[in-house]
This record gives sequence, structure tokens and C-alpha cells, in this order.
Amino acid sequence: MKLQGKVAIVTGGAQGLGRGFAQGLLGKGVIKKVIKEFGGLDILVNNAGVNGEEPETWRRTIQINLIGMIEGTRLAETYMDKSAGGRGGLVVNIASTAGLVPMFHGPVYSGSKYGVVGYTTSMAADPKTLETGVSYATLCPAFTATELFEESHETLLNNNTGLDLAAKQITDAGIQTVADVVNGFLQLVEADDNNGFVMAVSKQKGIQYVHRRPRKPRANKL
Ligand SMILES: NC(=O)C1=CN([C@@H]2O[C@H](COP(=O)(O)OP(=O)(O)OC[C@H]3O[C@@H](n4cnc5c(N)ncnc54)[C@H](O)[C@@H]3O)[C@@H](O)[C@H]2O)C=CC1
Ligand SMILES: CC/C=C\C[C@H](O)C(=O)/C=C/C=C/C=C\C=C\[C@@H](O)C/C=C\CCC(=O)O
Repeated sequence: MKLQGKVAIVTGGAQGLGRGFAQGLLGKGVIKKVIKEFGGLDILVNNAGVNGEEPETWRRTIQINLIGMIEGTRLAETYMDKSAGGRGGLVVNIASTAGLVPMFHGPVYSGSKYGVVGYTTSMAADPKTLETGVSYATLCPAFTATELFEESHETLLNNNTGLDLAAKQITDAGIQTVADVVNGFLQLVEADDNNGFVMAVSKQKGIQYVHRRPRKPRANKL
């Protein structure tokens, strides 16, 4: 997508990756204004997310990371839908590489992110995207130096079970910077025909397209 003059919303844009995504989009000419009434929308980045596994926090993780992302996606589609007066657009849902590979020390978080990948790629595979003009892409960062990572890491260090294995996963994957992830994010957003793309970004492996095309809808095979 060409970004000059486009209108974008980034949830959770006040800090961390969301702030990086917003700054990256502004640097590419996405317009910056206080929107008094909801005009057209070209890009939605569902970035807001939390990581909680405790009896009193795990439901909030699902509510924000998965349900909130679905609600945002469905709302954006109503504004972007060409068959309903919109001009098409792009929804980028921020999952995690914990939505591609198991993360035993965060099963609820990982489950929420597998849900983001599954939901977003399923939306991309729907033939109706040909009418709505709305594309759906998924970004899967690995460990990145932000407040969420620091807080999650602190919690991990206070748990004794499996600490060595968790520490090995972090060491193997490495801890990247927000700028590393923003670099991949901008490549994903600017890619032509990016509907269905799933991009992973990690210090260990750099930028990887896990898959580029929605799996073609198949006739239901009984
Ligand atoms: N930091 C990392 O290692 C990785 C982060 N991610 C994902 O990237 C996204 C951003 O994470 P970080 O920047 O690391 O976290 P962060 O904690 O630094 O920033 C998250 C932002 O989202 C906001 N937020 C949280 N819940 C919200 C809600 N219900 N409504 C509105 N805003 C809300 C927070 O106030 C904060 O400004 C999250 O979805 C996270 O799961 C994915 C993989 C790796
Ligand atoms: C202690 C921090 C816990 C969670 C915070 C963080 O927000 C997060 O999301 C963690 C991500 C976990 C990543 C786990 C493994 C990463 C491996 C990478 O090297 C590459 C993985 C996949 C790339 C694509 C693939 O090979 O399938």
C-alpha cells in the first residue's frame, strides 16, 4: 500500500511497538491530525496487548489480545468496506512468534496470539475481500525490548519451574529493538497485494514471511 496521505489508527500507540509503528507511518507521509469526526480510514493496526497468566489476569489477556483485536477488525471493516461506501484498506494485527511456536511459560498469551494468527489469516482467505477491498496481514515479533517484555521477563525470573528452558528460548531467539520490528512492519504495510501475509521478525532469524498468500478457499470436502 502507498502510504502518502493515508489515514491510520494504531491502538496502544502511546509506547513500545505501537509508538514505533505510529512514528514509522508518520515518517512515510501518513497524515497526522486530531480526527473530530470519523472520516475515511485506510489502515488499522491492532497493536494493544497485555501478557497475564494469573487466575486474576488471564481472562483479561484473552479479552484484550484476542476479543479486542476481533472487535477492532470488525469495526474497521465497516468503515473500509468498498461495497458499503468505504475505499478499501488494510488491517494489520500484531500477533507474536508465540502465535507460531509454543511458549510454555505463557500458554494463555501464546493461545491468544495463535488466535490472532488464525483469525487474521482466515479473514484474508474469505473471497469477500475481493468485494470489500479490505486486506488482512499479521505481524509476529519475537522478544522485543519494551515494557511488556521487561514485565513478562521479570515475572518469569520470579518463577522457578522451567526457568532454564525459558531463558534458553530467549537467548536462542535474542532480544531485538523496536526499530527492528518497525522495519519489518513498514515492509509488510508497503508490500503490494499483502492480503494474508504473515511476517515474523526476530533477532535470531530477521524478517521472515511465514506465508505470503491466503490459502485458497477450498470447496468443502466432506
Ligand atoms: N515486546 C515483545 O517482546 C512483543 C510484543 N508483542 C505484541 O506487541 C504489542 C505491543 O506490545 P509492546 O509494545 O511490547 O507492549 P507495551 O506494554 O510496551 O505497550 C502496549 C501498549 O498497549 C496499551 N494497551 C494495553 N491494553 C490496552 C487496551 N485494552 N486498550 C488500549 N490500549 C491498551 C498499553 O497501555 C501500552 O501503551 C502487543 O500486542 C504484544 O503482545 C508481540 C511479540 C513480542
Ligand atoms: C518472557 C517474555 C514473554 C512474552 C513476551 C513477548 O511479548 C512475546 O511475545 C514472546 C515471543 C516468543 C517467541 C518465542 C520464540 C521465538 C523464536 C524466533 O527465533 C523465531 C520464531 C519463529 C519464526 C517463524 C518460524 O520459524 O516458524
